[in-house]
Amino acid sequence: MSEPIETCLVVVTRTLEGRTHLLLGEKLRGFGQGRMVVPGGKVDPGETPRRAAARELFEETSLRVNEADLDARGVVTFAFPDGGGVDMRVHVFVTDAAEGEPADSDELLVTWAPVDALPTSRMWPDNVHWLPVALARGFDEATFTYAADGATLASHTGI
Ligand SMILES: Nc1[nH]c(=O)nc2c1ncn2[C@H]1C[C@H](O)[C@@H](COP(=O)(O)OP(=O)(O)OP(=O)(O)O)O1
Repeated sequence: MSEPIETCLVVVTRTLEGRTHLLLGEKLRGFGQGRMVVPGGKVDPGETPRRAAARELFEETSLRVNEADLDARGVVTFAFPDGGGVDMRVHVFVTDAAEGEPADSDELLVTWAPVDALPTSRMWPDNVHWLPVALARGFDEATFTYAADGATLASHTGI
């Protein structure tokens, strides 16, 4: 596999009406367009994953977060050995300290989803595996390998 692209994802939690919610967004363009995704994106050259996470969260949702309030919960590799996507190495952060109200951007249509009723059929199939672990305690390194269609999860290790 060629060097994976360094990316980050930010899982923002907030209690709304007594229930824990996650911030998701319908992806409007790029890889995974049409899916409900966790905000995030590519780490720029010279940028730390943590810095990228705070920047991407703001760019995509208008929420602000101090870098120190981002909890690093693990690194996930998404691999597409038979095509259908570009391999990514994703730094996963969780925070309950994002400030402001989320707003739509040209990348995402944002929505709060109850953690116990996530729209899993519209999310990446790997999310049901790593999201609960990231929220509960974190993990070290995990890998999710996709089939040639770029959408069917073929196997996973590390979680
Ligand atoms: N299997 C998967 N599960 C998941 O939860 N997120 C995935 C994923 N595969 C890719 N991603 C995420 C990681 C990253 O946030 C995003 C990459 O999409 P893009 O290539 O459109 O990059 P960006 O949205 O960062 O675009 P730029 O604005 O050019 O950086 O998709």
